[in-house]
Amino acid sequence: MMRSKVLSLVPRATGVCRHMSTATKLTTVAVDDKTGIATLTMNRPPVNGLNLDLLRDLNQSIGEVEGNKSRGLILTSSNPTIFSAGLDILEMYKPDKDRIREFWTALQDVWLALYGSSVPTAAAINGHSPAGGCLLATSCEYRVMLPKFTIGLNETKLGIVAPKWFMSSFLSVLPRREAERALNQGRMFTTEEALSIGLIDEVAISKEQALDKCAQFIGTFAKVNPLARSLTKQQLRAVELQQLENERAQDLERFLFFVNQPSVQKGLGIYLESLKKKAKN
Ligand SMILES: CCCCC/C=C\C/C=C\CCC/C=C/C(=O)SCCNC(=O)CCNC(=O)[C@H](O)C(C)(C)COP(=O)(O)OP(=O)(O)OC[C@H]1O[C@@H](n2cnc3c(N)ncnc32)[C@H](O)[C@@H]1OP(=O)(O)O
Repeated sequence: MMRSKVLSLVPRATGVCRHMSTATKLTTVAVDDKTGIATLTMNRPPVNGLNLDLLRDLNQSIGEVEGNKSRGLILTSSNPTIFSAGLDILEMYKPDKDRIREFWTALQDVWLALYGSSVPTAAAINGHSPAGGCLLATSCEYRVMLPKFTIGLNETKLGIVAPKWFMSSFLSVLPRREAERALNQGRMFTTEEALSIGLIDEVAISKEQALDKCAQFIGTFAKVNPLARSLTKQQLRAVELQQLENERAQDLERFLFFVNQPSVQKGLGIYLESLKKKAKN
């Protein structure tokens, strides 16, 4: 039986809640009583764009899964065709100067929490997964994807640059040569291509099957000592995690400097327009 808990969206005490949307449930966590595995579902229509509110929610949900003794975490989406469209470009285009700082800080928090999670993690990628969506998926230890979707870090195509820690997640999955080429090209891979280079681990024919396969992966740790497993994972990921912890402030300033360049703003504006035009047609 599933014990489902919808998280309350109470602003964090330290956060500025000016832009918090509290009416919508942006993530849900459901723990399977039998397996003890938590499924964290993103639910921000229309495309699970990672804005400040969704990032804060994700961080809170990952924290909850860490705290509730779940045996593993599966990340997925309530949208039938989109896992996540990546960062919400509206947060970066003509940004509010205080909010954009909170936005990037929240993104750093989510990556540190997910990449550094002590429980086994898997992504059931039930839709397109560009850029920030790919970051979330590659921060997990295992990926199962549905056919006919795309995944990748397409930043260079948008005239922006994936930060070092985006690259770390990518490099933890792909051989360096593949990762370098894909990053430079801003390449999006189809499900089949992603499987063949190892960007994903398995293909499933339905979301249900993807969730099952993720649960099976997490089940492979059933007979492994949980503390030994978690300390091993954390040691393996420590260098990348520590690097961002040490450079958080510089990383934020680098992002702000870069994103506020007139040429970057112009490019983001054009890209947003093209997305809107495409949506209308
Ligand atoms: C030199 C040292 C530098 C150091 C580096 C420092 C800093 C680096 C600076 C910046 C780094 C930022 C890293 C960025 C990461 C990102 O994630 S950027 C986002 C990238 N995402 C995308 O490119 C995806 C764009 N979207 C799509 O391709 C498609 O929408 C889709 C996800 C495939 C879904 O397609 P479909 O189902 O057909 O839906 P529509 O295209 O019709 O979209 C529906 C509406 O949603 C809007 N939308 C889509 N994606 C986004 C988005 N990412 N942000 C905001 N809004 C989005 C779309 O405009 C539609 O809106 P309307 O209905 O028209 O209002």
